[in-house]
Amino acid sequence: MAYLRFKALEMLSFKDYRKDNAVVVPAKLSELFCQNVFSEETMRSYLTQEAFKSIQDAIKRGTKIQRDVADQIAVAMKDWALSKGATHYTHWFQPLTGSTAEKHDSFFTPFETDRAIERFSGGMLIQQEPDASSFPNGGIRNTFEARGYTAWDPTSPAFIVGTTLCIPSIFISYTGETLDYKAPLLRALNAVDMAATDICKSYFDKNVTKVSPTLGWEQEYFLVDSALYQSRPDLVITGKTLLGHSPAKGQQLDDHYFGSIPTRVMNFMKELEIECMKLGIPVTTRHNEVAPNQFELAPMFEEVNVAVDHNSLLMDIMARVAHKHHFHILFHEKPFAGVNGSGKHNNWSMATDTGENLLSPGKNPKKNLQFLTFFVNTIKAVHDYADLLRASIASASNDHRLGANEAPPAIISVFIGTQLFSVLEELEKVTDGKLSPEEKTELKLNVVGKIPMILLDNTDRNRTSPFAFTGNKFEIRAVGSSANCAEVMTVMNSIVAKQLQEFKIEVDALIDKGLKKDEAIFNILREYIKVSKNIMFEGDGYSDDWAVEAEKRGLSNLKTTPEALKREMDEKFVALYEDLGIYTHREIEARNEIKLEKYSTVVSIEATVLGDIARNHIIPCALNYQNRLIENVKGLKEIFGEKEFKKLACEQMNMITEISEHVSIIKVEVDRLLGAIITGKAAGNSQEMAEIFCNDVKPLFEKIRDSSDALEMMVDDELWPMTKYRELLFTR
Ligand SMILES: NC(=O)CC[C@H](N)C(=O)O
Repeated sequence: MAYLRFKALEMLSFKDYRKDNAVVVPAKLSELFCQNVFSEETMRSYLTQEAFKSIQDAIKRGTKIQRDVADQIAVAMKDWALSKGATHYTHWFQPLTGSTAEKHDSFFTPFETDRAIERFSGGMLIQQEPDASSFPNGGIRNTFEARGYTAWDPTSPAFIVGTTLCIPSIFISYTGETLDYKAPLLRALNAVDMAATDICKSYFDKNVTKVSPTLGWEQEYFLVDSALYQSRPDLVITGKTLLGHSPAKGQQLDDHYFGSIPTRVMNFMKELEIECMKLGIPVTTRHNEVAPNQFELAPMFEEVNVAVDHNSLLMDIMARVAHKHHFHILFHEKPFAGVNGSGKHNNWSMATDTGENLLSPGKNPKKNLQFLTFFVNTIKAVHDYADLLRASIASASNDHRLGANEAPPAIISVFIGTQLFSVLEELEKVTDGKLSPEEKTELKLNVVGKIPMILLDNTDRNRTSPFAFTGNKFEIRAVGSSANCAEVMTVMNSIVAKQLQEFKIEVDALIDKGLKKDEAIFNILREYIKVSKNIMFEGDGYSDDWAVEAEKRGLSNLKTTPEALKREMDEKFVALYEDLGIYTHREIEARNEIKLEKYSTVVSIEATVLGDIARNHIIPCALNYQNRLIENVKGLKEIFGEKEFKKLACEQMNMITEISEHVSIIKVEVDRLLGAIITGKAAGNSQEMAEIFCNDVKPLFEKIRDSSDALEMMVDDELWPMTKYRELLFTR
């Protein structure tokens, strides 16, 4: 094993990947944009006017595409794909495994005995029936009724990867239950569109006919040299290091953050950006992140559904391009202890089809009131459904990240900056019922009217907040780097949709009672601010004081995934989903079950790998070194005799004892660990199982690691089998 470590290090110094993999970027990246996408422009040239209109209506208004038109679209798509060298097509979907799925079918169709053509019809475009019995389904399907089907989602454009035409799709069981991330997301987006459009139209701008939530994600990741990666079984199997002493230098000097990008990484980034451009992923930002060998990439914001697809596609492409540059990409939220983890901050807002951002204040009082309406309703939604939001970002890997190193804690709070907070405090004082003309003027000029100025000067940032307002959008910072954005976006858009529906009903009721529209809105917003105030927090989310204060305020602190997932089945949350038609009761249960099972499985795999490494690599290596020390002590005794050797060999003998102690701790704790895994697996249900893995299995990791890391500091470097943190983190 130590051999593998040194071989990997040697390979590194011999190869000059920096030069070998140099990437030439075309003068204008923009010319590559959407080259491999069945984009609006491509559709215009390939489709008849009728088909073009039909697909545009489906994208913009959700109308159905008739079967004969679908046939025309399929032929056009195929012709375009063939012109780009494609030979196969696939429905590209996002099952609950967390990665994307594809099953390629050839356009090639034989007929008669010796002839063949390329064929693709409307039926094949609209629906595919992969034998998908092995995807997670939470008990929805039995193997004997395992059929599931994928259905084309025309709101996300088709694209070509390699020689395959990929058709973004949703994935549903034969009995109609959703089995993927996208189908519920589309429902949530539709719900928020209806609710927000209704409010815009009725109170602010009758020209609005559609509201589209928008998402701009920021993808953080680590790059590790492929050879070094292969030398660490924990990285290969679990995506994270389970052992490893901190290097003398980590991120203390903050010298990596925004520093000049290493050449080899730059080559990777350039090639990645070229691929992104061709696939229509509008990436614009790249930089070194805080931890050594950690980086980030971010695109322009897009409509949520497309942004979600683009993120999933990107993660796939990143892994492939990294491979070409002899890197392995790590999306795990906490691959290395002691330095920053990786998040995928989701910047969320809502945009109207008249071109306005609803979370951006405008030039006149009406626009500012519109901003306040959506702003306060969002805060109220987060307040009422904080636990659901927490559950949506819960995973075994994100548990390692939350609560330290610039990642938010598990307590959900909202950060809006001190100045906006004081505006809300002013609004809390608005008179109950009708407002006097003076109060209206005061509100217009000095309270609401002040908002644009405040935001111009809004420099507040809080890296410890899970949900932060950043001037014209909310940044959901709690999302982990390996997550599919769809899950948190489904929750976010569902809770806001529900909140906006309630708001409309309450405002209309006051209008019916004789209040003017603005008065009614101010009255309801005042009440919302009062009830949601306890979730607003401007201070340090890491401080112990905040945990105490949050408890006093009645906020949840669901520290672990099993705790968070337990809350997900709360009646209130189930009702929300059922009312909005996002999930049925059975679907919610199934998804909860899948997540709990995944949690236990991940921890169980980590535990087993840790046990293996400890027994097969660490203990033998420690004993090997201990034997050397014993030989040394014996030699000293032989040369110097009984009396003198004790003084000379004193430290070696202490080390021999210390090694034995650590070896013994490792052995005992690994045995306990293996026992705890067996107990966990025998649990009666998924919730119980996840709790055992969380409370009884996971705590043992630390003890084993502590002893192993201590041994790493004692044992001769030449014998140590595991590639060290300093090698993994500082090799570029
Ligand atoms: N500077 C940053 O924004 C760091 C964020 C941090 N990596 C996270 O886990 O979210």
